[in-house]
Amino acid sequence: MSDLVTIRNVRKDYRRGSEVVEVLHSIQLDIRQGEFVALMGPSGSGKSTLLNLIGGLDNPTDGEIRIDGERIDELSSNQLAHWRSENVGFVFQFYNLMPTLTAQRNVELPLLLTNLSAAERRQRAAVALQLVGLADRAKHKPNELSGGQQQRVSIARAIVSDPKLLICDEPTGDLDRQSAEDVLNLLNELNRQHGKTILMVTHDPKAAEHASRVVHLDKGELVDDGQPS
Ligand SMILES: Nc1ncnc2c1ncn2[C@@H]1O[C@H](COP(=O)(O)OP(=O)(O)OP(=O)(O)O)[C@@H](O)[C@H]1O
Repeated sequence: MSDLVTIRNVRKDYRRGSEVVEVLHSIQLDIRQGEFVALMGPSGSGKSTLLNLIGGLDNPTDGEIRIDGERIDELSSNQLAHWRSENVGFVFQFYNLMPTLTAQRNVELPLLLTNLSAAERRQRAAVALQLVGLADRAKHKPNELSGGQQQRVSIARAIVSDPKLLICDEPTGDLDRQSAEDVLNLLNELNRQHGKTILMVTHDPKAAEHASRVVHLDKGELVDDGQPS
């Protein structure tokens, strides 16, 4: 399998007032198509910062980020927004669903940026909800769903555009053990049966066991890279 993500000499600085803080130092990382990578490390080590760079939510201060051959660090913020909508699905710890919309409408949201007709949008969202096992909850609003179900809706929303890369920031951080296992098994299924490449930040060693590879960050540097223990 070929590399989907190639990161070379990536540095990220943040500015706090007059102070510049270097949060990521010369990161080198390759992720192959079809991998499920867990990114671990202490609080403040730079995990979310790295995830946001790979997902095109932010630009590095220096270095190269290539996704499927495309240099995303060279894109403007408008180009990056367009690139994200076609290439990356995001799953966050607190689901980020629109509270006034049904599960079905939440899943359709990313498709509003495409040229698909309303009927096609409905159809694709229905397929995505089916895939996460929530076809029977399509008309429910987020507050009528459990945390685990809300996270599965957010996963359906993340995959509805058929992105190459799924980026998950602590996807089980707000869930009980059983709901977390359900969500992780779903991610495994998307990885193994639907070929999605997954990058997941987690603090939970049990969650990391579901990945095929675990990468550790410490103080802005990659310190370990291997199989889950
Ligand atoms: N927008 C920002 N402006 C300034 N500093 C920031 C910004 N975002 C993050 N930082 C700093 O960068 C460092 C790394 O933050 P980051 O959120 O990437 O860490 P993390 O490993 O994901 O932590 P956690 O596990 O607690 O979520 C921290 O010291 C944080 O305070």
